[in-house]
Amino acid sequence: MEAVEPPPPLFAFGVIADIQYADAEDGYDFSGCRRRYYRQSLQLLRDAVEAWAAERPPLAFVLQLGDSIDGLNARRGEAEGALAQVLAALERLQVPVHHAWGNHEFYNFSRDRLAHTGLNSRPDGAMAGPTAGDCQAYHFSPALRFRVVVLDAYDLSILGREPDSPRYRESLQLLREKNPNDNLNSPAGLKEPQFVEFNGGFSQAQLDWFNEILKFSDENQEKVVVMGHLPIHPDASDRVSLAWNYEDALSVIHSHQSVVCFLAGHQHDGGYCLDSHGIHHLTLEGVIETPPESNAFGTVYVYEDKMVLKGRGRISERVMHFWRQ
Ligand SMILES: Nc1ccn([C@@H]2O[C@H](COP(=O)(O)OP(=O)(O)OC[C@H](O)CO)[C@@H](O)[C@H]2O)c(=O)n1
Repeated sequence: MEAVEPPPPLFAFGVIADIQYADAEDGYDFSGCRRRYYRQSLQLLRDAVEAWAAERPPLAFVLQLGDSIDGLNARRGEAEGALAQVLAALERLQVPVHHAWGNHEFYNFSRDRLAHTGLNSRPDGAMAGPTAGDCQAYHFSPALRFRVVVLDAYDLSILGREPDSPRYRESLQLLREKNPNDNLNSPAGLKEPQFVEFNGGFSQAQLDWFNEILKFSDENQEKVVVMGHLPIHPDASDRVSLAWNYEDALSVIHSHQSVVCFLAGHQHDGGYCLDSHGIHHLTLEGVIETPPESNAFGTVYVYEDKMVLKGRGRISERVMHFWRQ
């Protein structure tokens, strides 16, 4: 008997997080426990691109979940060069790459500068994000009845905002209310330990815009994948890595039917949960803390009723059924 081929996916896309490339010797995270392979991360990205290029059907796009280059580059005057290397590696694929902006983007560049680099993947015109403020959120539809929303998790933050701007002042006030430590990067003793300087959150304008997009998606029976640098569910992350007002983003998502999955980076050990509303929260393991003999990237195959993650290296295989609608 002839073997029956499984049906092909509707489309497939690549996922990768926290490359944090720098042309520097290995180091360690803040706790001194986890090794960071700064130089090798570029080779792991190149290996990911090579594997993605061989995929059949070809990938429709890639989601890069933020922290593409490490903050070390800023101190060494190497930010532009490091970014050029990362972007050149991704360009070999010749498919759109959608970038979230993370804390390490803001250690290296101002928002103004980022908007003029290849990390600005926001399309011009009608599909773009909130008009108020300077917010890197947008959405696009890769296939009929599917949508991807890119959220800006540093919209409220003191990173990337000019110190004389109202948004900076508002963010600093909130951060100081929640974090009385002298070192605002320290979560020591906090009831809400996500309120640290290296995180951020979502403005009300962005949440209102997000709500409108999801209303449209509900009305059009779309399935929505949301991505941002910071995780928004405590069961898919440690508590320090969450977005400041992650609960606000969760309540927007939970008031609609359309979201099936939230993809994030930032927490380099990765994480996953299926929440009480049937939404998959997937936090990807970071390339930067991945030994050279392994890797940390994935391909997501999208079907009518599920997404199947083919993880490589530290990222596990996972079948994510659509429980909603
Ligand atoms: N207790 C702490 C922890 C960190 N810092 C300082 O905060 C900055 C951010 O830390 P870093 O490890 O560079 O951030 P990553 O985005 O690479 O990793 C995020 C984690 O995975 C999320 O949990 C840095 O300047 C540290 O020095 C601190 O002062 N006190």
